[in-house]
Amino acid sequence: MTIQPVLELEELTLAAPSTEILVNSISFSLERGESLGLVGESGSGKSLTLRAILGLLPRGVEQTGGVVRSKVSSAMVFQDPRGALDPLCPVVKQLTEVVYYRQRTSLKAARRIALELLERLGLPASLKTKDRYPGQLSGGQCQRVVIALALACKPGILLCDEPTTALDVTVQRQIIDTITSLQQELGFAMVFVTHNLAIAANLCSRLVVMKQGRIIEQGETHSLLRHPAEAYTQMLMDSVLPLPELEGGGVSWK
Ligand SMILES: Nc1ncnc2c1ncn2[C@@H]1O[C@H](COP(=O)(O)OP(=O)(O)OP(=O)(O)O)[C@@H](O)[C@H]1O
Repeated sequence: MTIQPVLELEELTLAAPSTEILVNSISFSLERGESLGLVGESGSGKSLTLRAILGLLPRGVEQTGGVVRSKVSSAMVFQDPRGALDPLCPVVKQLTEVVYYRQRTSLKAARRIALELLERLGLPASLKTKDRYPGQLSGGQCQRVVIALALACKPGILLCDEPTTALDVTVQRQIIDTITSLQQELGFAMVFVTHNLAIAANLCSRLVVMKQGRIIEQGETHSLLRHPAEAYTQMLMDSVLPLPELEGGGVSWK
């Protein structure tokens, strides 16, 4: 029996109206429950690729070729957690509204589900009795709320756009551990964008390496890191500090 991917990109090409090609004929697929890391230097086209999957290209960018096929819904966790939240609405209220509209429950049930989600994501229990505005939470707590908002949509694919870049290293690890355990529990597939190969190696079973809008190599994480075919991949590997606590040890390449 062949496994059907939940997402397929076939020769996807994105361009600005000036006909400048920003993402050039890229192809990859994602299987149910799989984690794929999209890595590459700044400006290589990672975020635009995620946005094309979500169907939400920024103004001034259009799909000029190829196709994105998806069998399940996607939700995105953005890089800047504060920017992704409404600063004028308390967080439990924000999450309750998303659950109410996306899961079509009663308001009372939506609030219960929202509070359960926030608890699962490690937010303080005091939110049950006293809701708080995003400005009253730390950056790490805001990012956990943003992940809860994405998961409230019950996505088949979670798209993560450098979700830990704005956070300090300890909080980065906590958020990554949280995402990993939620993925095991809920079974969503994930595309994780980062310029940090160590984070991608820790999280993802497969990597796609991008440079200047093109995929230059892709493959199973361990073998790609052991035998990178491209000097550019080696350069990305050399530019990150080894993380000795990486699980399994097999992804330590130094
Ligand atoms: N709205 C836009 N209009 C025109 N060009 C854009 C637009 N958004 C992004 N680009 C260009 O597309 C290219 C790819 O951008 P993208 O944001 O996907 O890169 P990235 O790999 O995610 O980089 P980073 O890691 O810095 O976020 C860049 O050259 C960028 O300048």
